[in-house]
Amino acid sequence: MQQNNEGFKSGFISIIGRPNVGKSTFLNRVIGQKIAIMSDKPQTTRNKVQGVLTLEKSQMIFIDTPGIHIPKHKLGDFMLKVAKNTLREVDVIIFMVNATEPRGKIDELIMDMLENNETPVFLVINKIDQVHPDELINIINSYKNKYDFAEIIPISALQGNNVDRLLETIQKYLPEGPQYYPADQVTDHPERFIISELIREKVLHLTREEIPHSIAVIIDKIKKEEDTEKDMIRVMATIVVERDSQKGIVIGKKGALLKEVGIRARQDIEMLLGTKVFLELWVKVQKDWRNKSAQLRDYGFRDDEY
Ligand SMILES: Nc1nc2c(ncn2[C@@H]2O[C@H](COP(=O)(O)OP(=O)(O)OP(=O)(O)O)[C@@H](O)[C@H]2O)c(=O)[nH]1
Repeated sequence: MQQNNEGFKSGFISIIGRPNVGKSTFLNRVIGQKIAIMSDKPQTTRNKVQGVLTLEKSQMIFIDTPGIHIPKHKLGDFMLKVAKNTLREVDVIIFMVNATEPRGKIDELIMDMLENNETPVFLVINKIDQVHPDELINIINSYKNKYDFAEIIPISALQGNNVDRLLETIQKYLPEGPQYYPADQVTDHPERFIISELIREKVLHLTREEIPHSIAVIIDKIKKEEDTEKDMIRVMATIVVERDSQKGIVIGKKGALLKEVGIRARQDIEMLLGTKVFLELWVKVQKDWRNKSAQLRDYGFRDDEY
């Protein structure tokens, strides 16, 4: 850890934006490791994920807020609360929008939420690879009229255009401060959470539109196998769905889908842990779990931490 802070800058950056604008894609590009989960489906990011980028003269700690949306049930309220609380404790807020979609209700909600916030807010227009450059000025104006942004930066998180400029600009806004994390540490999230998200991602990808984002994955146990010759880690996890019919879909014909989830998740977990992994998956039906706060906590959604 760096002791002398002179000239070194560090701080926290929160990424906020409606579902699917590309927050996870951006984080993955910047941190260069699969820590936030990407999916074509909205709302795959539900917990606070930190990615740490250490450069020569700065350290940026990114906080990926859950997709903001108009609350329909308890999980929605929870996500909004997490997002709001996150915004209080950061040095820069990135408000990410999608260049291919017009300004919408949720964008209004976010900009209203940011009103009276002292933290500098950057408008980051993502997916510019999908629009003609001439359209950009109209997109910018449609947001600029509503909020006084500290910076406006168009990027393509997928292709990398202008991402360096965004990082340089963020660096300018950070206060002088210590290097909070060792340079090689990219996340302080427990491996459990990353593992559960890797499994969840595979279920969402393989079931396509049939399974809602409301599934949860609980890691029951992670233990080192002592009696095998090589290092091997046993991971036991339960996929929680809301209905019997969903259980059938997740398991698939003769267990084929669950088997494929297991194969793909195991490969990623082996990469993450750097050892052989034996993965056991179960599927459990827990009716209406989204509306039960106590159960939300059991599944790792904790609002008392923020
Ligand atoms: N063409 C293009 N597609 C992008 C870009 N950035 C992200 N995407 C795609 O947009 C989709 C959603 O990206 P994510 O990174 O999962 O979005 P997110 O904002 O993290 O979504 P939530 O987790 O739901 O909040 C994925 O299919 C990405 O590949 C971009 O710059 N250009």
